[in-house]
Amino acid sequence: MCMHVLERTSSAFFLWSSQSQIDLLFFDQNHISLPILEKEDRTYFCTIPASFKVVEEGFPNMEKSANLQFQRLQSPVRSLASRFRRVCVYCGSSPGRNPSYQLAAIQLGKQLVERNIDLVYGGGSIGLMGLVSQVVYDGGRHVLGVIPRTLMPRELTGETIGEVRAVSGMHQRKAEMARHADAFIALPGGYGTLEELLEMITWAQLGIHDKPVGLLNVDGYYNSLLTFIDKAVDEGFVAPAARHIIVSAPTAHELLAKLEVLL
Ligand SMILES: C/C(=C\CNc1ncnc2c1ncn2[C@@H]1O[C@H](COP(=O)(O)O)[C@@H](O)[C@H]1O)CO
Repeated sequence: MCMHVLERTSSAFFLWSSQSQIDLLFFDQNHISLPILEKEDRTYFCTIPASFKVVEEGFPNMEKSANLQFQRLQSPVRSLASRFRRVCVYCGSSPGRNPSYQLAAIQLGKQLVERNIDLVYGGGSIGLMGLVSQVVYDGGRHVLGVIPRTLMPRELTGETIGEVRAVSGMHQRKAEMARHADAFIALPGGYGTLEELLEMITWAQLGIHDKPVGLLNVDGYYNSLLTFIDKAVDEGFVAPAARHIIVSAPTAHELLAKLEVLL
């Protein structure tokens, strides 16, 4: 993944890679995306402001080509104080079709690292679960994967990085994940993610916990769920006060900022 900049236009960087290919990486007018992780034949990108300067570097050893030549990454990781010590992340065991879901998982991982927050999640390395846990682990934070014994075979969920806690079933897993977390965040996902999210909302409504519950509404993925909940309020099935249990935002940065200030 070694590269140096050939040319920059207003919205794109043209990169020369070690494989003698020209790559074009852009996100929008103000941001560039850079590759940070190669996994299962996919390259995952992280998006940073275009104002960060890219530095040129040679390729003395192609074997060790993983280090990225971006100044932003070479500087010490910025650290923000957080009131959360550990956050529980629920997310798809699949990566999803839209690359923005994968980017969001990576960005959430980076936000946790920047804020010195540890991670608890469902264990394994598949889908968005694998992405967020890898980024948090690589960032030097503690990662706790809680995984039912039946899902432990590596061919089912892949390898869990960090600390692995084996539990007897799905109910124990949810309870254990919740016990270790100071807040909950759901990324895009399927039935498993929805079930975990809704259970934490229900527990908050019943006063079983008073921990913040955040919804990372990437590219409006959860718009229809939020509309449905609004309908449930209108129809008298959800109390208006309970509507506010869910805190949603389109980016990890905005979501964590909102969750941090909740009382
Ligand atoms: C058994 C198979 C795949 C393994 N599936 C899961 N592995 C790890 N964690 C899972 C799995 N299924 C549900 N979870 C939990 O729910 C969330 C992901 O579910 P989703 O349906 O993909 O949204 C996640 O937060 C986990 O805690 C092969 O069939």
